Amino acid sequence: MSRSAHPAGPRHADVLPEGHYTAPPADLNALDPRVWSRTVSRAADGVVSVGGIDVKRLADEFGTPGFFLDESDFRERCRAWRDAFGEDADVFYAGKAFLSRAIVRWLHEEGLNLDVCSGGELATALAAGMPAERIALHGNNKSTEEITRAVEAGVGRIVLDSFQEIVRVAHIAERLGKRQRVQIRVTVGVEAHTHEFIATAHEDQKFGLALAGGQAAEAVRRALKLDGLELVGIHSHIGSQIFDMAGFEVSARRVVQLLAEVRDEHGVELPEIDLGGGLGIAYTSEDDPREPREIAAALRDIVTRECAAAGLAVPRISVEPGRAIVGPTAFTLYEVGTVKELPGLRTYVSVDGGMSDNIRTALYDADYSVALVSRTSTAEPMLTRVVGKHCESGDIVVRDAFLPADVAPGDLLAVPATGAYCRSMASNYNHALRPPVVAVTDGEARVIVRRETEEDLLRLDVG
Ligand SMILES: Cc1ncc(COP(=O)(O)O)c(C=O)c1O
Ligand SMILES: N[C@@H](CCCC[NH3+])C(=O)O
Repeated sequence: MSRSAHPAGPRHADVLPEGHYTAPPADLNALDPRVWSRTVSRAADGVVSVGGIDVKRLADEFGTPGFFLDESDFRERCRAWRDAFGEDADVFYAGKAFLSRAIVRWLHEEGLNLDVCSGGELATALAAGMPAERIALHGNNKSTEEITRAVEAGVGRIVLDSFQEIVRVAHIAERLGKRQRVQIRVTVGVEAHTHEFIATAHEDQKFGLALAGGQAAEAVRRALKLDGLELVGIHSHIGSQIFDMAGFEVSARRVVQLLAEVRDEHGVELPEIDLGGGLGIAYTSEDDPREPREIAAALRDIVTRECAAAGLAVPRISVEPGRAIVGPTAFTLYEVGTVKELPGLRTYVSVDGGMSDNIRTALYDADYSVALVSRTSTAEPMLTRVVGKHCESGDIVVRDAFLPADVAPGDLLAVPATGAYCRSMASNYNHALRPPVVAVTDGEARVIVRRETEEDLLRLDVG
């Protein structure tokens, strides 16, 4: 998550407050292709469009706030990941980033597998026709019911996360007369360079079984003894929104070391390793993410090298990108309601959504960009804070953003790179109605998740 404070900027320049901003961009009307999906562009009349449809029309037809998802961009990213990893590896899209039946169908069509982490995600995957053998079930506390449904459906793998779960899954599989393919999730002891709340490979946290101290080796020992389990591999996920490949390399090395120990102790070569997701995307022009082919090459190299050193056959590699596929494909469209200038401080621009459709700024101090998309402006750049309409001063969408100084009620603003962990983490705080997700492609727009209604809220409230 990038930030730096260079007190520069034409407006309030003498008194710019501390913040995450860099100098204002040279051209506020330009759209940096790193943070916008591929089909987003600004037409000669100044209005931005996606998939050939302009945002004014999208706002009129579908309302604001709304998530607008560039379907062809999504599909291209799926293909880029699939092609980068090739036939002898598997890409599991991480459904937690954003899942709907349309997404599942696209994944299926583009040859990706799917990682789910709850009964709800599993139900969505199965309802949309994802073959069960292409689904992996995750979670640090899967319920008996979730495990039973997954085993009954015939999911391709369950990723075991605790000693209790090893026994639980084995019993359920045996009771159902099945042998369930499983991996064991390990923590490799890497300090991933990301926000503390989304780092998952250091030892002091709830996921996985630690390599250090032998818990992971003990889990392998126990899993190999149980008839209901077919232990096929080791899983490691080091965290999320990571740019530095070094953490993945250490993780791959340590997982291969465990495979070698398993071979030495049990005479078994486990055929799979999963290196998780976590690849970062550009939220602002400061971020510089890796391409899937670079990531694939780096992971393949390290695994091949380590296996050669250990005398192991190279296992089948899988990865679980969520954010890197869906994150850049969508933007959130908001309408400006009020603009409040606090002299000598900053200007607050309030939009018609907020922390109920994007909790990431409040939760992780995440940085986003924002652009005026319903028109161009030649006004000077003004440092703003784009905020929502919730009863909370931490209800911030974009902490520090330069917008044209003439930004006004009725303008449409778009926040790019909100495809991951925004709609999926959305809430009804203040009885907000969660926004729709609209897929746009080739001049057509289609609601794939509809906007919630007050009737939806009242239906849940049974009096
Ligand atoms: C086990 C596992 N796999 C994959 C992911 C997807 O991560 P990301 O969306 O950062 O690629 C996560 C979330 O961090 C995860 O916990
Ligand atoms: N939800 C987080 C990442 C956690 C991903 C799941 N392990 C985010 O928005 O960045």
